[in-house]
Amino acid sequence: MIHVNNFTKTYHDFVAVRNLTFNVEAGEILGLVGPNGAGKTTMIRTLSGIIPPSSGTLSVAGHDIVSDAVMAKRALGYIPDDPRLFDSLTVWEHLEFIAATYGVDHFKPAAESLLRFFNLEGKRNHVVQSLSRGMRQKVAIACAYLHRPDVILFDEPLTGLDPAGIRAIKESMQQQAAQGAAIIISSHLLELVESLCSHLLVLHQGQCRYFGRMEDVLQVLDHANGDASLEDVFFSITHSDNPDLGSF
Ligand SMILES: Nc1ncnc2c1ncn2[C@@H]1O[C@H](COP(=O)(O)OP(=O)(O)OP(=O)(O)O)[C@@H](O)[C@H]1O
Repeated sequence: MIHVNNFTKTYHDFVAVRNLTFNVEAGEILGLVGPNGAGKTTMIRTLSGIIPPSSGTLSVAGHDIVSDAVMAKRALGYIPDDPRLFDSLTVWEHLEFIAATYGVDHFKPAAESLLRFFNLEGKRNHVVQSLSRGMRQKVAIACAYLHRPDVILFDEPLTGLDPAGIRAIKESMQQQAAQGAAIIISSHLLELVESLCSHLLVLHQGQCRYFGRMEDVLQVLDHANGDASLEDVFFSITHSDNPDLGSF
């Protein structure tokens, strides 16, 4: 569903991501982790078609994100770390706008159910400018789900959410994956990634240090430590001077 092959991104002469290759299939949730500046947002923004790759190929639901950009974007839901909404539109108008843009017929039942799920019914006629940070995040996620995308990209999805919001969004991600979406979650919250993701990609200084199944990476360290967590894995990969550690 998501295919990234030999992807490199440079900003002027700085290489932010180098030769990255990975796939995410339908129903899988990939956790994208790495220290500040590792290249996570660059990866997500390129896959969502916001910035162009310098080299390599990236495709979404069979559509190349450069040569078939419109179809790729139709198949995508993207939730940036700082949700960009239209301040003077209400919550409901956002859903209407997304339905019209993506040509979603009979969108009202799905929109109503998203409002209920994210506890936004009481805010449906409020302009989003008047909403809290967490509520805006939930509106952005509801909009991203409305057109039933095959691929969903989250950049730090839980910022500003209360415990009920966190639970709702985690549950919604699992539901989307169960319905066949391929999902990438970029986050510094390792517990979130460990509890939710089927696969893991660790980026460090723009390079892939591990890509594979979550249970496999935890098992490798488990043999050494007895009770490894993703946090142990993260530090052993990203704080190691050994360039081969990431290959496991
Ligand atoms: N527009 C830009 N121009 C120049 N350099 C950039 C630009 N955007 C990002 N970079 C650089 O590319 C590298 C990767 O940045 P990126 O934002 O992708 O990292 P990240 O893993 O998302 O970091 P964080 O966890 O802090 O959000 C950093 O060194 C950053 O300074």
